[in-house]
Amino acid sequence: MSWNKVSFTYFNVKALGESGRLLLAYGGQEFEDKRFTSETWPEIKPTTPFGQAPVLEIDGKKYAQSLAIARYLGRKYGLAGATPEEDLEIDMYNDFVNDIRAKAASVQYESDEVLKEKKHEDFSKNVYPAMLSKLNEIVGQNNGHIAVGKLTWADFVFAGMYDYLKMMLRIPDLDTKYPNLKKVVDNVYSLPQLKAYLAAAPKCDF
Ligand SMILES: N[C@@H](CCC(=O)N[C@@H](CS)C(=O)NCC(=O)O)C(=O)O
Repeated sequence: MSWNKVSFTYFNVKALGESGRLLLAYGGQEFEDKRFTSETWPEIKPTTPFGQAPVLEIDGKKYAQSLAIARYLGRKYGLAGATPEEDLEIDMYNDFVNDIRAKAASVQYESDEVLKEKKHEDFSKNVYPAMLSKLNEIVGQNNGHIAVGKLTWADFVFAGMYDYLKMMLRIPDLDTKYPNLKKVVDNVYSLPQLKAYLAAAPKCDF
């Protein structure tokens, strides 16, 4: 099915939104890249399905949930599994990546500053190393990809949120400490299909 009008709405950061933008660019889909600020968000919030962003709008219909959007665009653009079992593996590893993100986010968005630092110290010692080593090992077994040994939509999710994750984990040498992770990012960001989008997109730290 071809679309007439597509837009993608998110804050002007990569975080949970960049995978959708990258996947649309990869698919050669023209889209309006709508980026809002914290000042304009309160106006937009009530117009979204769950009061959250990102939102993908296709011919007037709005879709939320970054991972559902990535999975859908992945299927559309040939970046899903070849069998139900491959899809299961992609989902499994993508969910694991999301578990890491959720752990780090539970620290990042902790409003009690003392608790936040305590949690960060605890996770840095007892949680992050095991999870990141495991992910590094998984990517090593998958030729520089998150799952099934080839490029899938899960690579776009991870690559899109890498800088965000790095900021929340507070591991400045993440690239060298777990070198396979950076390979996923490089494999996605060097895709020729993304060149024009990346040249035009605003530069964001995370
Ligand atoms: N599970 C959702 C989470 C979306 C989410 O937490 N979005 C945040 C930005 S990263 C948001 O909309 N925050 C503003 C708000 O909740 O008012 C997804 O993956 O899309």
